[in-house]
Amino acid sequence: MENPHQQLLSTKRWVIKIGSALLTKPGEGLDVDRIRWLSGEIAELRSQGKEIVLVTSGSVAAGMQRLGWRRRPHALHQLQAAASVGQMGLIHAYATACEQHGIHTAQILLTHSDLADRGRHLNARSALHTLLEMGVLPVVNENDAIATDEIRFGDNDTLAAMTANLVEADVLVILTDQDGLFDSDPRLNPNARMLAASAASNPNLDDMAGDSKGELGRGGMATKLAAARRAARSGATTVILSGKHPLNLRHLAAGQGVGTLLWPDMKPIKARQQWLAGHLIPKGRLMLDDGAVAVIKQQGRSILPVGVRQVDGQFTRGELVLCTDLQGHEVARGLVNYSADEAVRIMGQPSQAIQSLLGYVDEPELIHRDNLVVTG
Ligand SMILES: Nc1ncnc2c1ncn2[C@@H]1O[C@H](COP(=O)(O)OP(=O)(O)O)[C@@H](O)[C@H]1O
Ligand SMILES: N[C@@H](CCC(=O)OP(=O)(O)O)C(=O)O
Repeated sequence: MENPHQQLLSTKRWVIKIGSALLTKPGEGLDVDRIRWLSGEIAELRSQGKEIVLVTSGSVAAGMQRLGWRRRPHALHQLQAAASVGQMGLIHAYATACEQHGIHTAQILLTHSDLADRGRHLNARSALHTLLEMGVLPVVNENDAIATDEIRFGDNDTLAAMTANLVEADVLVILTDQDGLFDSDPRLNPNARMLAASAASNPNLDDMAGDSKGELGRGGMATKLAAARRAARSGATTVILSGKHPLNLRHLAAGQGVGTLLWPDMKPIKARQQWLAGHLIPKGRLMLDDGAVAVIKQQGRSILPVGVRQVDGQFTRGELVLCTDLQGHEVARGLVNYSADEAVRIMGQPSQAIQSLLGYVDEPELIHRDNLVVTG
């Protein structure tokens, strides 16, 4: 691609994520000055006609400061308490800063289970769309006070990507404390070189992102890369950008080559399929033979019992399962028509045999193609 940053000139809807590493100073809580000028930059983008949804971290850090705690707690109940105290300060800082520019803000707190439930997922989506239509700036964070370990997004990169899917954003901007994605962690390697642009699915990026992270952030670059790939499913371009340089956002909007741009190079998947791929916690696993893997990947077919070699986990009809190939690599996810016990009894058998094996037939497919999404 000639100059991939130029494609941002014609984009309209941006989700901007502001990370903990940027908003918090070790031991000092929230960096309110930075919130003030970032809000000014958001106002500038809006005046250029962009629609913005903000995803912001910082509630735990702000709560620690208000409670006089010096170290980030590890216990979940203490994190929940700090987050709920701090969310007040966080939202207040944005509301005050945005009011200066005549912008109304709205707080949206989400948990993984909100997005996993199809009804609540659609409600969150329509609330966000309504706020955008009204010209209000939605300010999203995880609902840390009620999220348990099992259902946490954990890092706000994932939450931001899901928000980009939810509102069908054109662009996801991940603002952090580094200029972009480097070939190794620039904190550890002063000679690290920054990547200007790449296709999001480029497998070489995984080695670059590694697994090291900053002091205050949760995810490091690995979760930012995964977020870019998740955002790409709904066709969004992601830019990992430093939020330390005051003019970076407007330079980006002007098509200048700042940050690392990761463009979507996969076919966008339908909204319901995105929800299937991203928002449910799998309850079990079906191991498929090579023939079944080939027809679901190449022809978009349903999964029949005859192509299943092994069933793991406990699930009931309608729940989500992972489907793997014989080597154990994930190839798809979908909602099953039969429980785990039933699936064990019918696996490897032709669909005509279901009646004699179970005494009834719900459907001839174990997973119908409408409830299946190919992920690998
Ligand atoms: N390849 C890399 N390129 C850039 N930064 C990296 C890389 N690998 C690890 N990092 C680390 O990731 C940190 C940013 O992630 P994180 O601390 O989670 O920030 P945030 O709170 O903004 O999400 C950087 O400060 C840097 O130390
Ligand atoms: N919801 C948490 C943020 C989690 C977090 O730190 O995320 P990130 O900025 O991606 O490292 C908070 O507001 O403190």
